[in-house]
Amino acid sequence: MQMQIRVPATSANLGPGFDSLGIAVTLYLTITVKGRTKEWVVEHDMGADIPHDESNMIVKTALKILPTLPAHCFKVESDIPLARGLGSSSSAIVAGIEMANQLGKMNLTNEEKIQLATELEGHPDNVAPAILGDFVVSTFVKQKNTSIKGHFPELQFMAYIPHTELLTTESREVLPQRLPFKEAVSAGSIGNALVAALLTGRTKQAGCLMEEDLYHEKYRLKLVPHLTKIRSIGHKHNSMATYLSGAGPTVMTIIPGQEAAAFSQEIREAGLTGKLVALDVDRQGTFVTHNR
Ligand SMILES: Nc1ncnc2c1ncn2[C@@H]1O[C@H](COP(=O)(O)OP(=O)(O)O)[C@@H](O)[C@H]1O
Ligand SMILES: N[C@@H](CCOP(=O)(O)O)C(=O)O
Repeated sequence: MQMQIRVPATSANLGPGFDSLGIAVTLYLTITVKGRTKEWVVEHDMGADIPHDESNMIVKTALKILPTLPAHCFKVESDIPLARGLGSSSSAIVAGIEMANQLGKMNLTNEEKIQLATELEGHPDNVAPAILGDFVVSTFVKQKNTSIKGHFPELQFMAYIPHTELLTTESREVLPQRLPFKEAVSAGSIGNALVAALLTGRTKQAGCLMEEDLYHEKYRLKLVPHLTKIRSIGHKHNSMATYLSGAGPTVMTIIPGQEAAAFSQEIREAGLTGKLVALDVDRQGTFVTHNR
């Protein structure tokens, strides 16, 4: 019997929800567990930088959760690009936890999985929607996680995915150590109003608030200069909002489907050569199947 675990990509922050808000989107990492082996074997074609043995991030995560887990062979297939701000590391961590949970019959609850995944990833905004699906609002303070799932409005996304990688660690290094109290209060209030607007379907107000982040985007602009250009092209095409997906470099634009072609053409005309991918919100989160 083979087991498959499918984990969605995620887009974190949504502008002012730094380290707190995230959605699951329709790109996936799938692992197929083939059976017991002497040593861990990870089959994939994700490039030479991703290990095939027990030093692979998915195996390392599974062994942290369940150190007695015997070696297995499994295949990894993923259309989540690495180090682009679409939660590839979170999808690998979540897959590792779910593999340990299933093979070790641990019966972890979603709350336990999110707590463990957040401890490993350092922030909950990707791992929580990767596990639960849809839109998740989280906190992780003094090592304690709380994550609440809500319904994200039916909207279409256009992801601009640059050809170059940007590691989350690198993109966090440019952030300030402190924010003045008044600015922190303003930044938090924008995030709070955004959550209320999204959960009550006020998409126009939500869109404005998504572009008013005070926590991170302005500090990261030097690493992701295309954000400003894409945002202004979006405005010309009736976009609801454009924000930096996670730590970047991917930029997300929420735009009506009928505008997507003209928007994409103008991106090309502006000399931006990255990939443009239409995405929806994944409502399901991590999904396990057992095939005979
Ligand atoms: N499926 C995977 N298997 C092994 N390692 C992975 C996998 N996905 C991501 N990683 C590791 O995570 C790194 C990217 O993590 P990170 O900088 O947080 O970017 P992202 O925004 O994609 O999560 C990759 O360079 C790789 O080392
Ligand atoms: N809140 C984090 C989110 C990182 O997401 P990723 O998809 O880039 O890993 C941050 O902004 O640093």
